[in-house]
Amino acid sequence: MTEKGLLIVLSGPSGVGKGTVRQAIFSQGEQEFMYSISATTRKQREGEVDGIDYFFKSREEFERMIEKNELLEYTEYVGNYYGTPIDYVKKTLEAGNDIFLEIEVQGAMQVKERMPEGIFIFLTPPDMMELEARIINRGTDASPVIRERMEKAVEELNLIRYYDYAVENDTVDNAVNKVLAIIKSEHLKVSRILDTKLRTEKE
Ligand SMILES: Nc1ncnc2c1ncn2[C@@H]1O[C@H](COP(=O)(O)OP(=O)(O)OP(=O)(O)O)[C@@H](O)[C@H]1O
Ligand SMILES: Nc1nc2c(ncn2[C@@H]2O[C@H](COP(=O)(O)O)[C@@H](O)[C@H]2O)c(=O)[nH]1
Repeated sequence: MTEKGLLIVLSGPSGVGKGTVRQAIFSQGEQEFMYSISATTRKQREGEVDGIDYFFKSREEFERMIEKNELLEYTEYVGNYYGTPIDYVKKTLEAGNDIFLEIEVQGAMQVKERMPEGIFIFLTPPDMMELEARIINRGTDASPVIRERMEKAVEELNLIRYYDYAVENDTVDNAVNKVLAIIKSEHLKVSRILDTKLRTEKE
């Protein structure tokens, strides 16, 4: 029997650096985990590629995915839908590979309800001023959207207690190393449980 892969959920407020940390992890190329590409109704930003950064959908298409239960979780975030296609997650885990989700907090809480065996990591900013500075400096959002994202961030930080781990994104290197160390230690836990199970079955 193939050992199931790990479901890793990286979450946290907008602008904290989830995408940056995720890209740094994947660009190292050593990891064997897969990335779950989300569907969204948000407008494609310059440089974003359909099917790589997101599956860009119309509202009608997205609502059809909801009706057909094609999403593991979804949410409406600052006026747009975002959601995780369930099929790819299930198939990846069943094939014994790890899957990495980078999603906002409400969606992460839905995943926790459905798949509590996942590893839930909350990325925190050094402080709120730095969070705002990161969103502003990214240059992708107009002032009202930045305000909305900051208001949401305050609510989202209250949900940190539901996570298995909190990782501060002070520098990208530090955050990447901590996330990788968590994943490694979770793998060791699974191996230890399997070893014990095999030993008990033999006895
Ligand atoms: N450790 C860091 N130190 C300084 N700047 C950072 C750090 N991590 C990320 N940034 C910068 O902060 C901005 C926001 O990062 P990023 O887009 O990765 O955040 P995010 O959490 O994925 O945002 P969203 O949830 O809105 O997609 C980017 O300009 C990025 O370069
Ligand atoms: N609940 C979900 N949240 C998601 C998903 N994919 C991305 N996101 C999060 O949405 C916000 C905004 O993203 P942006 O690309 O417009 O900046 C951010 O926090 C993403 O992490 C998803 O499938 N489900």
